[in-house]
Amino acid sequence: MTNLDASTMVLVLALGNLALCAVLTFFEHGPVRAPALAAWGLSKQVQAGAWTLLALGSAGVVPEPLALPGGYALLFAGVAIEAGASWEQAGREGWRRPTLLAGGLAILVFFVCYLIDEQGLRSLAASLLLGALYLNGAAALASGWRQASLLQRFLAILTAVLALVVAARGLSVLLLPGGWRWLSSELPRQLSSAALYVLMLANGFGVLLLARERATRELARLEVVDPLTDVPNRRGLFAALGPWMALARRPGLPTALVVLDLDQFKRVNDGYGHPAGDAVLRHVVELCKRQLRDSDMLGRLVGVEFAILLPRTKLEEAVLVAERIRAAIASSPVKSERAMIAMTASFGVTVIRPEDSTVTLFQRADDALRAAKEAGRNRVSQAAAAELEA
Ligand SMILES: Nc1nc2c(ncn2[C@@H]2O[C@H](COP(=O)(O)OP(=O)(O)OP(=O)(O)O)[C@@H](O)[C@H]2O)c(=O)[nH]1
Repeated sequence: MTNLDASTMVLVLALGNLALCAVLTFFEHGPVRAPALAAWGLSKQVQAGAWTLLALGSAGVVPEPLALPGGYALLFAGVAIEAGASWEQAGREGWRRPTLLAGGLAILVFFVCYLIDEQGLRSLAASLLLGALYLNGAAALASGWRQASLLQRFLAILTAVLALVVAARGLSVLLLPGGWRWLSSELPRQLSSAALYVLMLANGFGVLLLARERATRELARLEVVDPLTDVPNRRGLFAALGPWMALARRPGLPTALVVLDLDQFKRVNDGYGHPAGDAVLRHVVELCKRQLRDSDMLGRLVGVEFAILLPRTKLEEAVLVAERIRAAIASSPVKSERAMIAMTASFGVTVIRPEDSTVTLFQRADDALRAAKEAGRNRVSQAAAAELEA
C-alpha cells in the first residue's frame, strides 16, 4: 500500500483551501451576496489559515508549539463557522450561536489537553473534537431532510462519514496505540487526512452548487407564488384552474370562483404607510385561509384583488363561504404601530360553466364584484341567476 505522508497531506489541504478561498473571493462578489454564503466563505478562509499554519509547522518554518495549537484553534473555529452557516442556510438560526459556542469550547478543551500531554491526549482530543464539530455540520445539512435535494443529502451523508473517520483516528490512538495485526497505527491517521481532503473538495464544489440549486428553486417558486403573501400568484392560480375548467364540461358538482377586492385600500396606504398596507394584506390572507378547506385554493390576482377557487361547491354554498370571509375581515381589524386598521372587502361569486374560458369566467366574477362595490362595498354579490341558467 502506498504510504501517504501526513505532512504532505496537510500541505495539500492548505493549498487546496487557499485555492478555494481565491475562487470564493470572486464568486458572486458584490453587496448582494447571501449572508450564509458570506459566512461559509469566511469559514473557508479560517480553515485555509489553519491548514497553512499546520503545514508551516510540520515544515519547521513556524515553531511547533505555536503552529499546532494555533492551527487547531483556527481549524475548530473554521469548522464551527461553517456548521453555523449551514444552520443559517437551513433557516434554523437558533442553532448558529450554540454551534459557535461549541467551537469556542472545543478550542478551550484542546488547549487544556495540549498542556497536559502534547502527544497522545492532544491527538485524541483534536480528532474527537473535530469529528464532533463535523457531525454538527452534517446535522445542519441534514435538517429538513424531506425537502432536501439529493445533492444536499449527499453532502450531509458525506460530512457524517468523514466526521466518523476523523473521530476514529483519535479512538485508534486510544484503543490501538501500537496498531492491530496488519493495521498500523499510521493508517487511520492517513485515512483521516485523505478523508479531510475529500471533504474539502466535495464541500467546496457541493456547497456552491447547492447555493445555485437553491437560488434556481426559489426563482421557479416565485414564478407561481406571490412573495408578499406566499399564496399562488395569477400565473399559479391560472395553472391550477385549467383542470377545473375541463371538469366543468362534465356533469357533476360545479367549481365556484370567488373574487375578493379590499375596499378603499388606498386609504390604508396613504394613512398608515405601505408596510402597514402589506401587513393588512398578509393578515387578510391568513383570515381567508382559516375559512377555507384544504382543497380550496386562494391566490392573488393583482394588487389587492384575490381569487378563491372552491372545487365541488355550488353557487349558494360559495356565497356562504364568501359571506363568512367578509364577516371575518370586517370584524378583525389589523394592529399596526399607530392604530387598529379596520378593513372590509367586496366579493363577486360565480361558478365555472361548460362554455367558459378564463376570460369569460373572470369577466362574470368581476362584474359581480363591481356590483358589490357599487352597492356600497363590504358585501357579497353573485353573478345574475338568469345569466347562470342561460
Ligand atoms: N401596501 C400595498 N399596497 C398595494 C399593494 N398592491 C396594490 N396596493 C395598493 O392598493 C390600492 C388598490 O387600490 P384600488 O383597488 O384601485 O382602489 P381602492 O382604494 O382599494 O378602492 P376600491 O377598490 O374602489 O374600494 C392602490 O393604492 C395600490 O397602490 C401591495 O402589495 N402592498
